[in-house]
This record gives sequence, structure tokens and C-alpha cells, in this order.
Amino acid sequence: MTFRVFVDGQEGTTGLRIFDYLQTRDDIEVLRIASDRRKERDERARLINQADVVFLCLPDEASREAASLVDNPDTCLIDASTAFRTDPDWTYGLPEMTPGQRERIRESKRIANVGCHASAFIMLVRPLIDAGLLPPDYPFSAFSLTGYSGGGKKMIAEFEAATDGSLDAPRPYALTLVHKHLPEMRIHGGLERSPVFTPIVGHFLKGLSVNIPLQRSHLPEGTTVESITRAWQAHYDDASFVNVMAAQDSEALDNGFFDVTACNGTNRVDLCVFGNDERLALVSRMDNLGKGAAGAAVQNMNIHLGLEETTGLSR
Ligand SMILES: NC(=O)C1=CN([C@@H]2O[C@H](COP(=O)(O)OP(=O)(O)OC[C@H]3O[C@@H](n4cnc5c(N)ncnc54)[C@H](OP(=O)(O)O)[C@@H]3O)[C@@H](O)[C@H]2O)C=CC1
Ligand SMILES: CC(=O)N[C@@H](CCC(=O)OP(=O)(O)O)C(=O)O
Repeated sequence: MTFRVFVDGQEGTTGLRIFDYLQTRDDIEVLRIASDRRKERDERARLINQADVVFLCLPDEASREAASLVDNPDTCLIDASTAFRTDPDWTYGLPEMTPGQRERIRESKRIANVGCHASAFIMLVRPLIDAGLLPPDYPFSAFSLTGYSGGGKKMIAEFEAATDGSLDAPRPYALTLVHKHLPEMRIHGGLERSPVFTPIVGHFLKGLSVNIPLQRSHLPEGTTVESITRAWQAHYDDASFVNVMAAQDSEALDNGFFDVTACNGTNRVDLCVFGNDERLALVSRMDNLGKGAAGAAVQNMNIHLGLEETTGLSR
């Protein structure tokens, strides 16, 4: 059986990457829009309503408009933007989040794909909160190191044009401390209040790592490196794309350094906890264009269509 798929925003960073994943598949027919008509409402509506699955790889406002154009009840939308991630009528596209989430994605016609920083954060904390190892009212903070492709076409062009070295050093941003991923981090992470979250963009194309520092004195007695690792291993036991690493493993560190690009080109997420009796750090890494965006979107499509979840994706 062949499924018809349309990528609205096919010439953007996420859309192009999704297109790469799909073009080699013989179970998917990609509906293309003529480049010079790609922002025409009527032409987009025509293709949206012909498709089994539509990926919206657009700014929030254009995603909302696209969602309003659907009149085919069988069309499933997978939206890459921030527009619907905490909307109760949409299903959050993180299949590994909780038992039952995969099934909800399978049944839903409205799937909100994850934010890159948010999914890297939620995959660290949610299973630990659910297991009672982290209190939901813990005063969480986190930073994230990300490649510049996370900022889409505009940021990629800025970084690639800056040949004078002006963008060579890492650049913290969102310093108003109201990054757009906070609502999904809080709601889907299971937190009582939003974390203090600071992303930092570096002079590399892709790769992302979230780091959550924890004070052991503010945690339940049994929360240790070992119990956290065990809880992740139990929770992600059947998750094809999650790799729980032991801190002492050579794969976690490269001569004492953590490589934030080690998952690039894959749909894998690595999770690790570092620390001692006094302090812990929960650390994840992924390709922001892979498990953080386009790879996650294709994984959600596979699940929704009842296909093998890993089809076309690498680990
Ligand atoms: N980059 C990343 O790592 C991630 C991005 N996302 C989200 O995915 C979405 C897409 O991001 P990204 O690919 O980075 O963005 P880009 O800016 O690279 O691409 C967006 C695309 O949408 C097109 N577009 C804009 N308005 C319209 C419209 N009204 N109708 C049709 N097409 C339109 C743009 O056209 P034009 O070609 O003319 O510019 C562009 O091709 C965003 O909501 C972003 O927040 C999510 C996770 C990660
Ligand atoms: C480097 C950079 O700017 N990254 C983007 C995140 C991209 C992403 O995952 O998120 P959305 O889908 O929510 O856009 C940012 O921090 O806003």
C-alpha cells in the first residue's frame, strides 16, 4: 500500500530534511507543490486534502492557517511548529513519553511534533518524575547547546555569512527566560512550574544537548546515579531510538568531554546522568534536525500509519 504525503513548507530546513527521508521510500508517494505556488492558499488546500499525512514545516501562523484548510476527515496533520504543542485537541508527538502515547499518536489525526530543546528536556525528566525520583515541584533549571540549523533558513544564512569570525563563539539567547518551549516542557514534563531555561547556539550546523543540574540534598533519599539509570532503562526498554548510557561507559565521554554532535545523522537520543553524592547532571543529546524535528516527524508518521516505527530512520 502507498500513502500520499504532502510537505507544506517543503523548501524550509525541516521540510527539506523530511523530504530527504521520504524520497527513498517506495511506500510513500510525495505530493509536490510547484515552487512558485508554495504559498498559495488554494493550491496548498488542494494538496492538503489529497494527502493521508501532511507535514506542516512552517512558521506558527502559517501552520494555524494550514490546519484551518483541512476538510478531508482522513487527513492527518503532523505540525512541526510551536502552535499546537499544548493544545488538548492535539496529540504530543513524543511516542516514548508515557505508556499509551504511541497508541494516541496512532489514533490521532492531529499530531504536534516536539520542540527540539523540549523533547531533549522531557525525555530526561518525565520518567523520573513519574517514578518518584524527582519531585514535580523541584526548582528545575537547564541549559541547551544547539547547532544553528535550529534557527531555520534565516539563522543558517546568518551563520554561514559571518566569515569575519563574529559568530564563532557560543551565544546564549532567550535571556528574557520565556523561551517558547517552556509550556511544553512544563506540561509534558510533568513539572509544577517552568524551568529556568537558557539555550546557547554554537557555530556548528546541528547537534543538541540539554543539561539539567540537580542538588542531591533537595531530592528524595533514593535518587542516585544508579536509580536514575535503572528508571530510564525500565521506561525506555522497548524504545528503539533511546540509548541510556552509563556515565562510566566510554561512549558517554570523549577523553572527558561530552560530544553534543554524537547523534548527528540519526534519530537516536542518548541519555546519561553524571555526578556524585552531592550533585547530579542529567544530560541528553540528539540531532536537532533528527529526533528533534524531521526524524521525530517521520517516526510519528510511521506510527500513525501503522508501519514499523523505525522505517527509513537510523539509530
Ligand atoms: N530547524 C529546526 O531544527 C526545527 C524547526 N522546527 C519548527 O519547524 C517549523 C519550520 O522550521 P524551519 O524548517 O526551521 O524553518 P525555515 O524558515 O527553514 O522554513 C520555513 C518554510 O516555510 C515557508 N513558509 C513560510 N510561510 C509560508 C506560508 N504562508 N505558506 C507556505 N510556506 C511558507 C518558508 O518559505 P520560504 O522558502 O519562502 O522562506 C520556508 O520554506 C517552524 O515552526 C520551526 O519552529 C521544529 C523543530 C526543529
Ligand atoms: C537555534 C534556535 O534558534 N533554535 C530554536 C529551536 C528550534 C526548535 O526546535 O523549535 P521550534 O520547533 O519550537 O521552533 C529556538 O531555540 O527557538
